Amino acid sequence: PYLNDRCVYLVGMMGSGKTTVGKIIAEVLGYSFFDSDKLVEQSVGIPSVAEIFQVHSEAFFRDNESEVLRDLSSMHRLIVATGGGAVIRPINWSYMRKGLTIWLDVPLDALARRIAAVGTASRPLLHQESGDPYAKAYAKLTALFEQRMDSYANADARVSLENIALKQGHNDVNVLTPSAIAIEALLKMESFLTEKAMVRN
Ligand SMILES: Nc1ncnc2c1ncn2[C@@H]1O[C@H](COP(=O)(O)OP(=O)(O)O)[C@@H](O)[C@H]1O
Ligand SMILES: O=C(O)C1=C[C@@H](OP(=O)(O)O)[C@@H](O)[C@H](O)C1
Ligand SMILES: [Mg+2]
Repeated sequence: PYLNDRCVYLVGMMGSGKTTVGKIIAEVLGYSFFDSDKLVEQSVGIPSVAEIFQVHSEAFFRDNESEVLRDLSSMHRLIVATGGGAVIRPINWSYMRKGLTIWLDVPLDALARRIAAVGTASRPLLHQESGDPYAKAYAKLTALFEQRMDSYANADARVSLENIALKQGHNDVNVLTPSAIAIEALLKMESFLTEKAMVRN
């Protein structure tokens, strides 16, 4: 009830599970799910983010991403999976701050492993013509995370896969299912909202 129909924005690096985990959270809460990448594709009329980068530019994609987030911010009861780079523009925070922001914090080696498994074709910032996909993805993700980590830390709550694994007695984050991560995200949302309510009362 503390959520009070506000939107929830999932932020985090590429491959952190925003889209996968976001759909589960939406189902549990009875909220609608939107993926900002998909909405940008629809609004631009180009079927993939990779093609939008190619035909236009990253800046064009970012402008459209901001417009999508602005439009979503006037709505209610949505779970929004943002693109990994949405956090770098302060204007996007002014939209996302109308709701609750959750950072899915996943170790870089796990991200590189997931991305190497599905391929980099749909993620233009990681796409490489040659070389070992894991090593290339890991190097690029490390550089991007350096630039972005302070921005991710602006989120209201952080869901750390390392912490969930520790709590469950595992030493490998790769065993954590999207459902287990969604449950932890819901618990973190609840703690953030109830603590805020206690401060107010
Ligand atoms: N907990 C998980 N364990 C293993 N693979 C996962 C997990 N969560 C997501 N994935 C996989 O990782 C890839 C990236 O997930 P996705 O939800 O698209 O991330 P994002 O939207 O943050 O880029 C997908 O192939 C997805 O199936
Ligand atoms: O990190 C980024 O800058 C990006 C992440 C992608 O979304 P996912 O985080 O869903 O992969 C997509 O928005 C675009 O390729 C740029
Ligand atoms: Mg996604």
